Amino acid sequence: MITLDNVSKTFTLHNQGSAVISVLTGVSLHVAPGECVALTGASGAGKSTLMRMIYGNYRAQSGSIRIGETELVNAAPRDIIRLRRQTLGYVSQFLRVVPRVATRDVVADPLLTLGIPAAEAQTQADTLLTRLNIPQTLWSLSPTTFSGGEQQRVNIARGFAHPYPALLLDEPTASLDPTNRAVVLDLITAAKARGAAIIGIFHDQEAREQVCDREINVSAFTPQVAA
Ligand SMILES: Nc1ncnc2c1ncn2[C@@H]1O[C@H](COP(=O)(O)OP(=O)(O)OP(=O)(O)O)[C@@H](O)[C@H]1O
Repeated sequence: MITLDNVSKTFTLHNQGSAVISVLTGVSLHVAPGECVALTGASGAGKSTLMRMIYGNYRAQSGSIRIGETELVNAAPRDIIRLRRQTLGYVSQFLRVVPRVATRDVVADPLLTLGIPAAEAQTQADTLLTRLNIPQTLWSLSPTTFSGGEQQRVNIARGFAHPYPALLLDEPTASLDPTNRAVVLDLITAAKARGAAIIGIFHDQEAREQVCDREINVSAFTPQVAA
């Protein structure tokens, strides 16, 4: 479902004399439907950079990134938008939302964009918000003032509202108490059971061991180590 072949990434630092730094080289990996793979490696190894390339936020210098039928390297913006709507979900560590939009609508939004009827989208949003223990009194409020853990749970509800065939998870349990952490691990397990291919960064080692089938150490693709 997710296949990378010989992917490399450099950054050009325009504010520092156009210095070019090579961050990743020769990244090849495959994640099958129903599989959850953890990206590991030291701080600065390139885990977030790799996730951002797979989501299409950063463009790879070379190689191939395939998500289902879509080739992401050099894809047109509209193809990346379509991929994100239908196929590739992303739960980032921090919630970024348009101010003043109600929590319930933040969660239902990806479903509405897909053309799912409003009532059905709201029901699904309510189910996830309930499951993730967001008090009903907060549903009509914007999540911008919520606590870190509440924001993270809203983000998770949004990311799991649609059954994406592929999912990227950046520290999905980072700010959570044990009860909500267990809910998130159950959601990940259920997503795997329905066939989602998942790549995640989990500093929470127990969580990683519980839901991930294998680990890929990104340090193997950092140029200094690979050379
Ligand atoms: N936008 C950018 N411009 C320039 N350099 C960048 C950019 N993003 C990341 N880097 C560099 O790429 C390298 C990898 O960073 P990245 O954030 O991917 O590491 P990481 O493995 O996710 O680290 P951590 O575990 O600390 O979050 C670092 O040396 C970082 O400075």
